[in-house]
Amino acid sequence: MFISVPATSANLGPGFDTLGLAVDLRNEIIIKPSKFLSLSTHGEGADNPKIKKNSLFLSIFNENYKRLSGRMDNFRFEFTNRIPISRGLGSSSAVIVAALSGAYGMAGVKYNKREILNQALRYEHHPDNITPAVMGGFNVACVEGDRVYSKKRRMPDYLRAVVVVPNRTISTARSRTVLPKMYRKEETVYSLSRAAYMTALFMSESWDLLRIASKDKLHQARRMKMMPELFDVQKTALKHGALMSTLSGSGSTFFNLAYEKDAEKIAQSLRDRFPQFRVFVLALDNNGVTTRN
Ligand SMILES: Nc1ncnc2c1ncn2[C@@H]1O[C@H](COP(=O)(O)OP(=O)(O)OP(=O)(O)O)[C@@H](O)[C@H]1O
Ligand SMILES: N[C@@H](CCO)C(=O)O
Repeated sequence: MFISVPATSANLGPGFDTLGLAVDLRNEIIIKPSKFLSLSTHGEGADNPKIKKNSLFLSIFNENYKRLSGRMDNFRFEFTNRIPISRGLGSSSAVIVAALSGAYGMAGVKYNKREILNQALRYEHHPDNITPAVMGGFNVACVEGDRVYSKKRRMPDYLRAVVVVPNRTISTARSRTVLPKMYRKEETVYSLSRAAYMTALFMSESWDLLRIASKDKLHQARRMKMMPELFDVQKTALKHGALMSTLSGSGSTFFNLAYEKDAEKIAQSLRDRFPQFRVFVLALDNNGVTTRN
């Protein structure tokens, strides 16, 4: 079985734990029946013993394969990782969604994306990465009980993501601890109103107003202080024509949305100014996770 799952950028500024979209940077996994458990890993994290063991994938795969098939079998797993790890591009969501998709496929259970998404919520409790990882496109998502309720909008092919991937990681768990437990009404309204406005802009393809809509007062600046160069990354991207420039998920990556015609110029200005960071120009993804036997 072959599984392909995209990277995702969550929050998009004010849409904390709610908004996210998928980009065309994919992890691929091949799963084959085998006499013994065996794993191979290429790409991101291949030199990291913890990632090579991939206990996150294996524990979710095994738990769900057993639940669905009633059996414990051995497999060979071949991982090709392209999503940078712990950089805010949804690497953990990609592992969760791939492991669930693999378990359903290998157990021979009919594949239903809504069910994969609801199962993924058991492993990642905010829906803004898992939803686009499953569905592709731009997504608004909320959680009620143990279910994700979400709406997807396909992204047009004339837009690009210019992503800036710093050389240092920020773990989501740590990046959530720097946020306050309580927020003032003014900062809550500031972000709430922009998240709603931004959703309307995405739904109506009104890209030129995103600069205002993508500002945030809930999490972004508080987290960027952990890596102050990010303020300059944002300034540089906006100066060179990005439609919006936001911390991707919990960081450290910065996500910039741009018209295709401007994307390379923005990327080059970022490469020139931040030679220590990786800069990718990526298409947006509308497919989400895909599988084939
Ligand atoms: N390809 C992978 N193989 C094995 N484990 C992985 C892989 N990708 C991610 N992980 C696991 O997920 C953890 C990173 O999750 P974390 O939520 O901190 O980052 P992220 O998902 O990249 O960022 P964000 O949620 O902000 O987008 C890693 O420490 C590792 O345990
Ligand atoms: N909404 C999440 C995304 C990262 O997983 C956060 O900002 O912590």
